[in-house]
Amino acid sequence: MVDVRLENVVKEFDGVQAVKGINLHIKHGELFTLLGPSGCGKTTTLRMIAGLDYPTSGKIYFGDQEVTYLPSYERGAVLVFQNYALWPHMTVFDNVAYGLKLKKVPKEEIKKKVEWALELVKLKGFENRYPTQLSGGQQQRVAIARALVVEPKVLLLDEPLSNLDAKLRLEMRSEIRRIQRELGITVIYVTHDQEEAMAISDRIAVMNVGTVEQVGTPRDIYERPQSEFVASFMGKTNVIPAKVVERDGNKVTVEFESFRLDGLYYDGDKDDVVLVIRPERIKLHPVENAVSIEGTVDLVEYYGFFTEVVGLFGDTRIIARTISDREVQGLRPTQPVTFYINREDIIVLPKQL
Ligand SMILES: Nc1ncnc2c1ncn2[C@@H]1O[C@H](COP(=O)(O)OP(=O)(O)OP(=O)(O)O)[C@@H](O)[C@H]1O
Repeated sequence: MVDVRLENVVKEFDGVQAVKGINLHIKHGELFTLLGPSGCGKTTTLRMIAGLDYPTSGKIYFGDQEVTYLPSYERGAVLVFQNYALWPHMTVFDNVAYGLKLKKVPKEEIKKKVEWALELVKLKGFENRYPTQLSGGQQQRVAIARALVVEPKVLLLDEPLSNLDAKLRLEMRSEIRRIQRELGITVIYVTHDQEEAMAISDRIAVMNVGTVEQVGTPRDIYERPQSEFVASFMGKTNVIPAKVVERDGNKVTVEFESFRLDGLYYDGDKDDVVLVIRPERIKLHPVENAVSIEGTVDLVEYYGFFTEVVGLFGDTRIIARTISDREVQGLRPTQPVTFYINREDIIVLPKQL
């Protein structure tokens, strides 16, 4: 169990930077997720941590040891691939035992360790099956057992749930969390699914075109996004272009459409901004000291345990979400509606180009 540190890590492919000098500090025993859209450099970063690929420049440390150019097997990191990469001609037992056999571990000890790993992933009794005789979820468990049996310092998981159906994905997500907690092992997890990242992680690094935009707990990243990209990547949210028209220190007045909202916090210097407002923070009933905007109802959508009201404010659509049936009763498209928002629930960020 070790800390993992990346210092100014750059990776170029044919002169193009896929990873543009990133710094990360992953603490020991933490489940840390690299989250971002396709092509942002998550897998490349993970492969460099695994020792399957080396940086063009920068350094990687496991604890105090620099491992930047150490081969995979010498640094104690194991990567579980998206497609599991099990050997089809080997039984579950032999698949899991493989790494230990390579290390020439005595037979009796191999047996004990394989049993331990299979028990951990709840696959006791499956020793003699072949991968084709297993479900996708079971194959995933074998892949994880095979990684854990060599007792890695760091376990790396690259989109481990992407080949599973929705129900199994939820189940395996909790399983991975349980195993990580039980062993207290450092896990670095890659996904492009923000909900999965939120549910499973201690901390998340949100990546965008080869850079890290923000690192924080799921709550930090969701509630306090530091850039327009992070705000819009973390689930359904309102991102409203606006202009700063007055400043008084960190308090600003902004304008969008024909609305003026005053007393908002903003510490940037660009006047072109976006207002980030989570739908569940917008109220449909008067709130003291909140700003209010008047528009018309565009849509009312019932989702079961909540309802969304899409309001039209000039040409700007804004989504509000409520769990109160009473508040939306009788609301119909084209009717007037007022949205109330506490000033601290409006995050003002510089507009990204
Ligand atoms: N071996 C390679 N040769 C050339 N370019 C590469 C290579 N591997 C990755 N790239 C490029 O580097 C960039 C980052 O790729 P990477 O696979 O790390 O992204 P990712 O965030 O993991 O995306 P995905 O979720 O689609 O796997 C992409 O533009 C990709 O095309």
